[in-house]
Amino acid sequence: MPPRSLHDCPAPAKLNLFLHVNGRRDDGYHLLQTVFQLVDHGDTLHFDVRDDGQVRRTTDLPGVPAEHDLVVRALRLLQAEFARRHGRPAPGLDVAIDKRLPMGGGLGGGSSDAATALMAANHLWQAGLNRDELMALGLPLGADIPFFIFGQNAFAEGVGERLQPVDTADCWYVVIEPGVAVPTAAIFCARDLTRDTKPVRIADFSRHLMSQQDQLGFGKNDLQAVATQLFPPVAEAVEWLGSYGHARMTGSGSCVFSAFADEAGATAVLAVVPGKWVAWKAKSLVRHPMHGRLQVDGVIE
Ligand SMILES: C[C@](O)(CO)[C@H](O)COP(=O)(O)OP(=O)(O)OC[C@H]1O[C@@H](n2ccc(N)nc2=O)[C@H](O)[C@@H]1O
Ligand SMILES: Nc1ncnc2c1ncn2[C@@H]1O[C@H](COP(=O)(O)OP(=O)(O)OP(=O)(O)O)[C@@H](O)[C@H]1O
Repeated sequence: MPPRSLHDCPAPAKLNLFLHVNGRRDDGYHLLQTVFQLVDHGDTLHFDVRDDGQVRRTTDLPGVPAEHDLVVRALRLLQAEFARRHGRPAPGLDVAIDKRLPMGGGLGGGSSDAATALMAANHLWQAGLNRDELMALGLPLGADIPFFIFGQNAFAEGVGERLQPVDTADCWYVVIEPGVAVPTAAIFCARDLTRDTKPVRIADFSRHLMSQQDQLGFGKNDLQAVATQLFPPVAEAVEWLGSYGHARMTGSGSCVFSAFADEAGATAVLAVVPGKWVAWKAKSLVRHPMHGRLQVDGVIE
């Protein structure tokens, strides 16, 4: 018998170590190359099976009605797939979300919540999707969802759905939240966005990392110039953190981060971050913690 509850399930943040925009598809979506890095700071979700088939979010998330929540929408998609496969209605679920990640922060919070929910519900309901099927189910809801289900640091191409595992440095990060929510679509729509960065190869990133031991020395974030122009607090955070080493924006912003070889280096910089900003340190992860929890090995049970 599967369990009826899964509590304290992590939904970690991601950082984009670099993010290149290489072109635009006919449907307006942009072709990207990026390295996704998982870190040990994020939201926490709690799940309890319901027998009446309802999916309910039991915690409030200001500005996001339950019906719009990526978690609820992802679970509804999984319910439909369950019914198609098993010929009977899916069970329901109560979901509580302890939100720590800022919205519009470029940390993938909403996508990570949805990915954790899909992995948990697939297990609790015994829906029977494998990892690739779960990734495909999540993609239409958010470009980062497949990565979180993939569950290991990855070089991503396409709109973020073509993933290859990549080794990254074991290190610590300081992340600054500049206090603004950046709408992803507004950055991609900007007239000034450069969309023609020359494609790189995964080997170029790996070779750089081995020779320089420098997480942020490779590439750039093509969305950063537009985001800093539109949102001055992002520019200010890049400038401040940049005086301690490479500082870069993650995703479409607003958060800005820097890498440190050890915890002491991160702690020292964190201690002097101006009080007007929320800031934290986090350690690099090699795997998504839900994978260990569900004993996922290529296939999610
Ligand atoms: C930029 C990244 O943070 C990199 O990790 C993600 O690709 C963004 O993922 P996300 O926030 O889940 O964004 P989505 O909800 O998929 O897309 C929001 C909007 O951004 C634009 N968008 C997004 C991803 C992409 N590859 N090209 C785009 O042009 C589209 O206008 C889309 O309607
Ligand atoms: N569970 C959720 N948590 C956060 N945001 C959600 C959730 N469900 C829906 N959303 C919506 O998704 C938007 C993007 O939130 P998210 O936290 O994923 O931003 P982000 O970190 O900028 O993502 P990305 O790095 O993918 O650009 C929010 O502004 C909110 O309207």
